[in-house]
Amino acid sequence: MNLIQIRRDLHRIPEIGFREFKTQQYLLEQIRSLPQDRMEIAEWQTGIAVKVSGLDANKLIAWRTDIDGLPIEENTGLAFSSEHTGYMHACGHDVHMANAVGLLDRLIENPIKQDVLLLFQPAEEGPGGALPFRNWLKSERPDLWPDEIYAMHVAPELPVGTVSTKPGMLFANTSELFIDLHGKGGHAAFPHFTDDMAVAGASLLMQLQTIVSRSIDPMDSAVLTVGKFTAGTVQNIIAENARLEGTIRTLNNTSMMKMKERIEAICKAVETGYNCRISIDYGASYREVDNDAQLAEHFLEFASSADGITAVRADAAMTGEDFGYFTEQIPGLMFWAGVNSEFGLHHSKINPDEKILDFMPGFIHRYFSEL
Ligand SMILES: CC(=O)N[C@@H](CCC[C@H](N)C(=O)O)C(=O)O
Repeated sequence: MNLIQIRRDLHRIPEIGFREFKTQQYLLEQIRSLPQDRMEIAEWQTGIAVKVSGLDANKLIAWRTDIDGLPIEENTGLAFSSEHTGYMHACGHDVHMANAVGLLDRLIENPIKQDVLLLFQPAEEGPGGALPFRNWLKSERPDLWPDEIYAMHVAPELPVGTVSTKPGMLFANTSELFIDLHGKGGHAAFPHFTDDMAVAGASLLMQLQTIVSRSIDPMDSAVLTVGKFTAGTVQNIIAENARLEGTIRTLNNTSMMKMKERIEAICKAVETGYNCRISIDYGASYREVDNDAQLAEHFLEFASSADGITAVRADAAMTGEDFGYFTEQIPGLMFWAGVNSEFGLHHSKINPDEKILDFMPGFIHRYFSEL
């Protein structure tokens, strides 16, 4: 199989959460092009579950890949750039998918002892596909409930050939954040007849930035990012509406609750101070990715002795991953895999090194062969 071609084909057609229709069709074509005798395919929404029977299985091992792209305009100048204006695989899920197809190909060609379940999961970037996919497996397909689950995430800042993970929490607790402000707008020349939601929103944005520095224990960690701020309609009308869209990241639930408490208190104060109405919606929240300690140690030991692989003990990161909903109920492990890109995750110029596809499926196949 030409995994680089598969990655490039997928890179051209990024689709956001639960709208991965072309992606699902493309993946199904690739999956169905392989010998089917040891394979069972199930579709779930825009996702796919593929079970490959092992030779003498006493457990079911799952490999999960995410399949969605992001709403960002690509700026790499690559010949195989996104054909979907305003959307891009800027988080490496194209690489993740090609890698998973490569793993499937190897499992079919060189069967291993255990049964393997490949999960092609929609909507990792939002609103979250892991939780409903997990719930579907549990209620509708308990025969596909795995004993262990694994996943990787590309790491632009690490060299190709490096894998990195840790026991316990790898990725943070997250909650999306959407705040709408509504107040009196009007003519640009008569601000004294208005309440100006552009000013109220800007003030709110700045005040939210005091939460981490003033309300969270400095020995703890948290992030509040507002990635999108919109207000008004045109340059000479004072805004009637404003909207802040962001995300909150913490290392524990107590800090998450504290952050939300402070957000609500600040919003109340802005309502009074700027004579407006504010509504808060926390959107989707993801559980932290909690790596099983034994699986993590075993993986790091295996990787340290694998040819061409450098194994590094990771620090926890404030990235979010709905893979945490799998590790909540199934012993699991996620690891970073180096792809050496000058531009990072969620950047319009990210360009993962495709060399990872030459060895990663084989590396995971060898690892799974030992389980
Ligand atoms: C790996 C990665 O980049 N994941 C995303 C997950 C986003 C979850 C949700 N939409 C949120 O923003 O809270 C990330 O931004 O870390």
